[in-house]
Order: sequence, then C-alpha cells, then structure tokens
Amino acid sequence: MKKIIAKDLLDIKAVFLRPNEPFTWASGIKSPIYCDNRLTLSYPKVRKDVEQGLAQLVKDNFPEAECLMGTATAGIAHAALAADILDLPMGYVRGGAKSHGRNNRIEGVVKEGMKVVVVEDLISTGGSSLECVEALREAGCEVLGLIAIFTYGLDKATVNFENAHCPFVTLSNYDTLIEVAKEHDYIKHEDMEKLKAWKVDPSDESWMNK
Ligand SMILES: O=P(O)(O)OC[C@H]1O[C@H](OP(=O)(O)OP(=O)(O)O)[C@H](O)[C@@H]1O
Ligand SMILES: O=C(O)c1cc(=O)[nH]c(=O)[nH]1
Repeated sequence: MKKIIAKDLLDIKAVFLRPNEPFTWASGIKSPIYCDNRLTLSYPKVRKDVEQGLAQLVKDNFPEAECLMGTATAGIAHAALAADILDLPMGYVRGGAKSHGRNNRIEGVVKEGMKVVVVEDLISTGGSSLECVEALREAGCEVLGLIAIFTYGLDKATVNFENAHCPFVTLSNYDTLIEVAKEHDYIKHEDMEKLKAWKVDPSDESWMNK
C-alpha cells in the first residue's frame, strides 16, 4: 500500500520539487519538496485508493472508532469520503473558532466520551494535527489516534505525537516516496542530492547552499 500511494502521488504530479526556490511550510520550515495531496481529489482512481486505504487504516488500527474528524482544510474531504465507506459519522475541526454564528471550532455532532479518529492529509511537524487533537479532547472526545495520507517521518513529528500520547498511522511516507521515485526515474540526480542534505535536518537551512 505504501508504494502504491507513493506511485499514485508521483503519477498525478502531486509532488513538487523546487530546490532553488524553496517552499515555506505551515511550520515555517523552508523545503525543497512540497506534496500537494489535495490534488488526489481530482483523480477518481487515486482518490479511491486513498479513501479505501484510509478506511482500512481505521478498521485495522482503530476498530472502535465512532466518528471521523477531518482537519481543516485539507483533511475534511478525506474524512468525509472515508467515513462514507465505513458508514460512520464525521465532522471537522477548524483552525480556530468562528467569530460569528455559533462560534464553533468543531463542526458536526460532538458527544462526551465519543471515540474519535482524526483524519489529516499530511504530517510534517504534526503541529496542525495535534492542535485539532487537543481541541477534540477539550470538547470531551476520546481521541483514539490520527490517520493521514503521508508523513515526512521527521523526528520532530514523532516526538510531538509521543508527547501528546496520540498514535498515528499513514498510508505512505517520505522514504517510500524517494524509493519509488528512484525506481521510476522521477527525480533528477542533482535534486536527489539536495533532498538528502535537507532531510538530515530540515530546520537547518544550510542544504540550500549545497
Ligand atoms: O504537520 P505540520 O507541520 O502542521 O504541517 C502539515 C499541515 O500543513 C498543511 O496544511 P495547511 O496549513 O497548508 O492548510 P490547509 O489544510 O488548509 O491546506 C497540511 O494540510 C497539514 O495540515
Ligand atoms: O508542512 C506543510 O505545510 C506542507 C508540506 C507539504 O509537503 N505539503 C503540504 O500540503 N503542506
């Protein structure tokens, strides 16, 4: 499954490499790579692989789940589609509470003690995911864990999830993506060298001068 999803992302050109004009991530990290999983929504075959994969992750890892909660914005559609396969309720968590209407941060029905799985599209540092986990816990939910399409496998994310006592599982990851990209000649040799230097410590910007 990890290789199928990695190949899907490469085939639909959801993986962007821009070593000479780095992307700025949500965390502020400058990166030569950006994975736009939102594009999976535009490709029905890939979308099916992703949603069936996410539903299977819930069945295998969190079989007691009573509700899926997407992270705004990129996790929402995946939570809805996977919840439909599993015939479970769903909702989503905003980045912050609304300042009008019902002032909600969490949308959908939330009940005290409800067993929830959070659905995210991608994990870099895990900061955005864990803010949603925290909001759901504050609202009285029992967060069983989090699922996502992709993780970069950064140490920072591992530590953040451990500290938050929140297990997480993903459909694919950076190491698999690089392996599949090599097998299918998706990445030029010089870009691979920059990626290697960057991955040693993504928060150290010296890779840009290599
Ligand atoms: O693990 P992190 O370091 O928090 O980074 C990953 C987050 O960044 C992206 O969201 P973005 O802020 O781009 O917003 P979006 O979901 O609205 O596209 C992505 O969808 C994750 O939620
Ligand atoms: O960390 C991020 O903001 C981020 C990285 C990435 O590869 N893709 C994405 O959508 N967000």
